[in-house]
Amino acid sequence: MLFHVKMTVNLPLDMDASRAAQLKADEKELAQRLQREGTWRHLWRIAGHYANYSVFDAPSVEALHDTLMQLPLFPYMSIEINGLCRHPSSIHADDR
Ligand SMILES: O=C(O)C[C@H]1C=CC(=O)O1
Repeated sequence: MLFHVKMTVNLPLDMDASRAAQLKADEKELAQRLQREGTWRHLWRIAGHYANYSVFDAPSVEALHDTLMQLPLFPYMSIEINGLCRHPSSIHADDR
């Protein structure tokens, strides 16, 4: 199942700079692993915002939730999710 996910990061302004840097490094490591594994299909920065549009491939809503909860920045994110299904006019037969 494919999901469109918008993540907006709101780190506390008073968070220690080294703590923020560590969280971002840990987030990057997991994000890149999930991309290599095919779970995190797309990752796009939303220009001008500390936010991204992503596409996740997860077997269920519960699996997506579990994956998102593992993200180091999860406690500092607001997340919006929309389920995707194949568009009848799409020419891409492999859109799943
Ligand atoms: O920067 C972000 O949008 C938040 C998060 C998503 C991937 C990553 O490395 O950080």
